[in-house]
Amino acid sequence: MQTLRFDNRFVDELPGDPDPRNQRRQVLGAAWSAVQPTPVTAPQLLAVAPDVAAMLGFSPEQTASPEFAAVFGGNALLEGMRPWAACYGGHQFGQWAGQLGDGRAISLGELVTTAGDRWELQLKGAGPTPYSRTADGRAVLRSSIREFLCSEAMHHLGVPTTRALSLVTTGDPVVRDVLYNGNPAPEPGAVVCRVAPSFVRFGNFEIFTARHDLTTLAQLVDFTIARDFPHIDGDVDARRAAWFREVCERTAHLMVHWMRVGFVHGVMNTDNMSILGLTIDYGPYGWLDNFDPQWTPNTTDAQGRRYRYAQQPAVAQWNLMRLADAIAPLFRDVTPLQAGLDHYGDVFLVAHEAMQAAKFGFVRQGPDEDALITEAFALMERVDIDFTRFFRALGDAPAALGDASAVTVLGDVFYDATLRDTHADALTAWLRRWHVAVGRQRPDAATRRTAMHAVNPWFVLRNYVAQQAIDAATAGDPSQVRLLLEVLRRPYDEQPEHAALVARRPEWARHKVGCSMLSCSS
Ligand SMILES: Nc1ncnc2c1ncn2[C@@H]1O[C@H](COP(=O)(O)OP(=O)(O)OP(=O)(O)O)[C@@H](O)[C@H]1O
Ligand SMILES: [Mg+2]
Repeated sequence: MQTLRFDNRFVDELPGDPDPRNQRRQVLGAAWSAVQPTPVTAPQLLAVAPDVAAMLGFSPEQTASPEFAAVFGGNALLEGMRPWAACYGGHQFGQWAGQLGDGRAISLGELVTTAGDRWELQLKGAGPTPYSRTADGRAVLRSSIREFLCSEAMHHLGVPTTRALSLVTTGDPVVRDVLYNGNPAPEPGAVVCRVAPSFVRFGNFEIFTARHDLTTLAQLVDFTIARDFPHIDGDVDARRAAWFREVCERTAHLMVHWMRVGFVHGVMNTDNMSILGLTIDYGPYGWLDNFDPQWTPNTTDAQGRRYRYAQQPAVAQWNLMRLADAIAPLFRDVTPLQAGLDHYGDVFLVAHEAMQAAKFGFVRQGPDEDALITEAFALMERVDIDFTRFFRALGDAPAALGDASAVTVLGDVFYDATLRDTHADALTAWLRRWHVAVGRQRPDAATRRTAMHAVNPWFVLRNYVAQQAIDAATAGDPSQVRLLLEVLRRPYDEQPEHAALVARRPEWARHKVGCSMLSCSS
């Protein structure tokens, strides 16, 4: 693996923690602390994402080698790696939480590929750091499988995200109280290697402002612009303004993607908001099964439902306001910050409308199409209809409906037979109106089907499907994890041989832990 080149700009260009001890503490005046991963007993590669490996320059022989498992389990370093943990804070569930930081994530280095792209490699679960607070620095296998698979699933869905290179089991038990009910138990431990151009979060900026450390704040802002937004130019004020505007814009597009694929992040704290507009931190996330805009997968959020599906775009805006607050001291005049926030709203509204129209097969959207879309979502909610399967079924609707009913055309999308039967006529009436409207815009049914299937995924990583793969892997059989990794690479293609993986959530999974609700215990 000698051919890999590392160029660690984050630690080379930003102030680091002068204290070399790996002890939990407040770290002041520094963007990072040097820290080594803590070795594990028996690192074993459970899965690798072949396209990420290839993108980074690892050959299949290299990823299969014991050295690869050792490096990405935290037991060895490659030449040029210089591990660190980043300092950040954050607003959690609306409250300022002070210093958080990489408590179990350790970045190994910034790899520069032969193509000239820069990718930071970061282990999650690699042992304690100065930011670990009261926790152990580790991650359990179940949450690591979820992070590994979903990172790649999102990428292949076309959703901006951090990616995942590898999943290594450690051979060491990790104790967790899954239900937070006083029953801690040992579970297998694992380490995921995440990959992104940057792991900087809104909270990396907030922490310096909270500490009135405007010098380091300005350094981090200007570093981020120079390294990660190199196309932005102008004088320093113009650059900072354009940068904030772009962060707002990227975040708006991210929210539209989440809404499109039915993804619910579950913990949209400002420390989980990427400055690049990537999905970051796959914790208690979930995917809509039955369309319920009020749904949140996170048990910790069950009361307030702050992070429910429908609320995500508003929460992102609230988080952008916290970022604006954090960088405001660097602006003589805050007009550009307000303009950036307004831009978020404008971009979101336009892109969201276009996204919804595309999901329904419309090319243009007028009042008729608007009404049809609104009515469809209301019906889906009222009738307990599966979000993902509904849109695929609609895409598959025949060129001529004849006298087919909606129940026949939509097929296996219903969670409740009584609701289905009660609303059958309303659904059929809606379907006929939609069919006429869409036929006016796209007379060729085959073209419409292709266009709709390109935005409405066939496969999403439903919680209960991931949970079955987790149960098998925990029992020693990683084959389902590897199968999912294959299937999720073509989420818009129908893969009939894997139809079992796209079935709507079975009844047994409705209230099972890991299948419909998840705790933050990871
Ligand atoms: N087991 C742990 N040991 C040490 N620190 C932890 C642990 N779990 C969470 N933390 C820290 O608690 C904070 C909030 O946790 P959160 O669940 O958002 O993050 P995470 O899942 O660990 O990581 P990330 O955001 O990097 O994906 C983070 O600063 C994180 O580093
Ligand atoms: Mg986090």
